[in-house]
Parts: sequence; C-alpha cells; structure tokens
Amino acid sequence: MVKICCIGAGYVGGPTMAVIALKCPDIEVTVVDISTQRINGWNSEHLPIYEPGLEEVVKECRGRNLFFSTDVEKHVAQADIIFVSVNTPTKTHGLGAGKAADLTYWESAARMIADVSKSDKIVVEKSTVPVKTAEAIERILTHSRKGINFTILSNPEFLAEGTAMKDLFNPDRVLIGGRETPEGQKAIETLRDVYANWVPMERIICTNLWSAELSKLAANAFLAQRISSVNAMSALCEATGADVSEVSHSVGTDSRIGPKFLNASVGFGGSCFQKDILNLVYICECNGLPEVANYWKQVIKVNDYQKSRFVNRVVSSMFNTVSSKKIAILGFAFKKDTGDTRETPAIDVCKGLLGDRARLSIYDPQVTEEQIMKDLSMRKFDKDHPAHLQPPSPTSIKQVSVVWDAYEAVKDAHGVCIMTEWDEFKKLDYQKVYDSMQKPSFVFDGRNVVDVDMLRKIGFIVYSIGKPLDPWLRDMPAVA
Ligand SMILES: NC(=O)c1ccc[n+]([C@@H]2O[C@H](COP(=O)([O-])OP(=O)(O)OC[C@H]3O[C@@H](n4cnc5c(N)ncnc54)[C@H](O)[C@@H]3O)[C@@H](O)[C@H]2O)c1
Ligand SMILES: O=c1ccn([C@@H]2O[C@H](COP(=O)(O)OP(=O)(O)O[C@H]3O[C@H](CO)[C@@H](O)[C@H](O)[C@H]3O)[C@@H](O)[C@H]2O)c(=O)[nH]1
Repeated sequence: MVKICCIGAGYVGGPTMAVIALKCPDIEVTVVDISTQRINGWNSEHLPIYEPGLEEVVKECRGRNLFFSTDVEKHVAQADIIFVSVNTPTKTHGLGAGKAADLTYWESAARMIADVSKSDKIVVEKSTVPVKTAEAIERILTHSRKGINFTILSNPEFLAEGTAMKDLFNPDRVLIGGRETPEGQKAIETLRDVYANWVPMERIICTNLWSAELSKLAANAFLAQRISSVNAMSALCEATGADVSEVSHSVGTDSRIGPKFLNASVGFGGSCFQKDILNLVYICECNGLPEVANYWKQVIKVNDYQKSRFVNRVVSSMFNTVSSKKIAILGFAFKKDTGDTRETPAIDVCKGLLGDRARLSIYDPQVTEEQIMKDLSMRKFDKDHPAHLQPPSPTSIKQVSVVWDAYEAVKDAHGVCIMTEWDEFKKLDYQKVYDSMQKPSFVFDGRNVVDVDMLRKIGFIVYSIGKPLDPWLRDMPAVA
C-alpha cells in the first residue's frame, strides 16, 4: 500500500489529505503536526477548522485510511510521498522583514525528513513558497545523503477557504512541477496518478519546478489585483454617483475579463493574498526589478487605503467622532463560511474605530471571543505562525465585547458595520434592528449585502461601498 504523510494539519493539509484518502482508498494517508492541540482536534468530534462538507469526509475516512498523529518522525520515515504543508508566513524580523517569506518551518521539516528517512521519498511542496525554494530544499535533503534519493515536486494548492471541499473535489487545475530529469518526470507521473483518481487528466498541468512555484504566487497576485482594481473604482463611484455593482457587471460581461472576483468590499483578507504578494514584491526586488515590485506593491496599498477609507467614512458620518459610541461589528472572519480571521479587514477596521475610542460589540457565527481578543492585540504578521508559538492572548480588551447574537450586538448601538458577508446578515429583521438602536441609526455595509433602499425606507443612514451616497454622507468629508 502506498503511504502518504502530510506534515502540517492546517487549512490546507487537513482538507487536502481528507479528499485524497476519500478518493484513493488504496492509499494510507497520515497527517502529522507538531501541535498536539490541532491533532487532538482532528481526532475529535470538533475538528480544528470549519469548512463546509469537511466533517463528513473526515468521519468517513478517519481510522480507515486517514490518520492524524503527532508522531511526526515515525510517519515521515514510513512514507513514500511526503507533502509539506506548513506555515510560510511573512518574516517579522531580520533580512526582508515585512516582505519575505519566513521559511523556518519549512526548513525544519526538510531537515527532519533528511534525518529520519531510510528509504527513497518524493517530497512535495504544498505550502506556498518563493520561486526557487525547491533548490534550497533539495540541498537540505541531500546534505546528509545516506544513499537515499529524494525527488522534490512543487504542487501548490489553489483551494479557497469556505469552498475548500468543492475546490478539492472539482479543481480548475492541479499543478505539478518537477525537474526535467528521468527521476523528476517519474515522480510527476506518480503524483499525477494519485490525482487522476478523481481529476480529469486534461486538468492536471505538469511544468518545470520554477513555473509551478511562480504560478501560485502569480495566481494570487492576479486575483488580489482584480479586487484592488474594483475597490479603487468603488472610491471613484462614490465620488461621481456611479454604482460599483453596475460597473462590475458591465465590465465583467466582457468575456475577456469575466465576471468573477469583481465584488467591491472593505478589502481583501485571508492568510494568503497579502503574504504572497509581499513575497512576490521581495523576489522582484532581489532580482533587480524595482518597477515590477512597485507595480504589485500598489495592490496592497489600495487594499490598505480601502480599509482606512471605510473607517474614515464611519467616523466622519457620525459627527466626526465615535468616542464612547457603541458600534456593532457584524462578522469578523475574512469571508463567509470560515472561522479563519487571518488578515481579516475587520481587524484593521476595529483597531481604527478603537483608535477613535469607540465601544465595539462584535458578533461572528464562527469566531470565538478568545480569537477576537487575540487578533485585536496581536502584532501584524504574528498571526500566521503556528498557534502554540504565538503570544498568549489577553483575557479581554477594554471597550470590546463579543456577543453570540446579531440582535444583541446591535442593541443600543449608534452604528452597525458589516464586515463579513454571512448569509444571516442579509436576512436580519432590519426593522427590529432599527427599533433597538440609538437614533440616528447608521449602517456601514463593507460587503454590499444589504438592500440599501429598503434600509433607507426604514430610516437608516446607509453607507454601502461604491454605491451612490446617502444625502447625509455626501456632505461629510471622507478623508482623514
Ligand atoms: N489557507 C489556505 O487557504 C491556503 C491555500 C493554499 C495554500 N496555502 C498555503 O499552505 C501553507 C499552509 O497554510 P495553512 O493555511 O494550512 O496553515 P495552517 O497554519 O493552518 O497550518 C500549518 C500547520 O503546520 C504545522 N507545522 C508548522 N511547522 C511544522 C513542523 N516543522 N512539523 C510539523 N508541523 C508543523 C503548524 O502547527 C500548523 O498546524 C502556507 O504556505 C499557505 O500559504 C494556504
Ligand atoms: O470579488 C471579491 C472576491 C474576494 N474578496 C475578498 O478577498 C479575500 C480572499 O477571498 P478568497 O480568494 O475567496 O479566499 P482565500 O481562502 O484567501 O483564497 C485565496 O488564497 C488561497 C491561498 O493561497 C488560494 O489558494 C485561493 O485560490 C485564493 O482564492 C476575502 O477577504 C474575500 O472577501 C473580495 O473582496 N471581492
């Protein structure tokens, strides 16, 4: 029986391996992690991550051909194929701090593989890594060569959180990069055969190592660039009276552009876009391409601008101060259908409002109080490191309360900020919300989920990203 071991039981390692186990009953899959808490979670009734459809697959395969373990070395030693899906966060200190990818976790995984292996292995880069990482990893793997052959492949993951299972079952493509040597090509075939159990052959793209590594960074940069483009347009829409949804629709019907990923928002979040673009910027700089680096840097700048623009709208609309005013924050996750808060725009918006001394009442159906408190007190980039290495969270933050019901959050609030597009925020009884709030009552929709006309009829003053402005807001300065 072929044995697969995946190092890193996170948002990628867990779901990806669960799907391989489901689709390949002849393969034994073990997911290992240094975090006992994470592994205990995977072996329990309460999985450590929320992803629609994941629990069913894990329950079907766990104990059959899917295992979760902290015995990292044992399972690595036994495996034929090793996926490495550990964190590759942005460096927080030293050379390239704030931009370069921190490969500490990858390097320690590679050293451990080299130390414990007693048979030939295919080592698969599943984490998103800088282009040319495979070369460095190869050096580490072969430094203590004991007659063992390591063949390295790049197999970047394209799943999006909230739709991970759907994306894994029916991927647009699976990308496999390898060396153009007979061993490299043979390893590509071996991995292709695994995916071929459920992915049509024409959707499995095989390239050289560097193309595969760079394609992942490029795909995320292109996706994020679309959002920053539409968000830049949203500011112009507000200034001119155009409606960003109409503009997106009109632009997206051009088949060369396409309709996806053109929703204006308070900004993109998630663990990947910012980190991967910063990484791309750093690689460009290291390769003497400052113009290319600056081009991609602008995608992040527009994203930061969008978040601070939103905070400024809130503060300026509410008589230029939110000091001591209760503001309800609906949604904290970086998108719906996930409990993940890494780089969520809600963090920057909440910090901006707290800076103006607001009192916040936060509700998200999937994010715990502990997580929110941690996020609001943690430094930028600390968040994407393994949980057990993060600083301990404070028990509470003055001026922030976390509640478990949207109606509780809005009670006596002066304003409501919608930060995540959870379906339940579309279906709230807004008359009830209005009745329980202070007057005038404001709604700031960072995700364009509410029916603006209906809310205005109820009596709300509404701000919706990129939409024609409420007469009240038109007279208020939107810049700090
Ligand atoms: N989250 C996504 O949607 C997504 C999608 C595509 C690619 N990626 C990339 O995949 C990689 C992993 O992302 P993630 O979101 O799954 O991260 P994650 O933080 O959820 O999981 C990573 C896991 O690796 C473990 N780990 C770290 N070092 C280890 C070691 N030496 N040995 C064993 N375990 C170790 C951590 O404890 C953690 O549980 C990153 O490079 C990310 O950029 C993420
Ligand atoms: O039109 C849009 C689409 C998305 N977003 C926001 O963009 C962020 C990222 O969304 P999404 O890309 O759907 O989620 P991720 O899980 O971050 O997935 C991205 O990052 C992953 C990690 O690299 C890749 O694997 C995926 O292909 C890529 O979509 C979220 O805050 C969304 O709300 C918008 O504001 N407008």
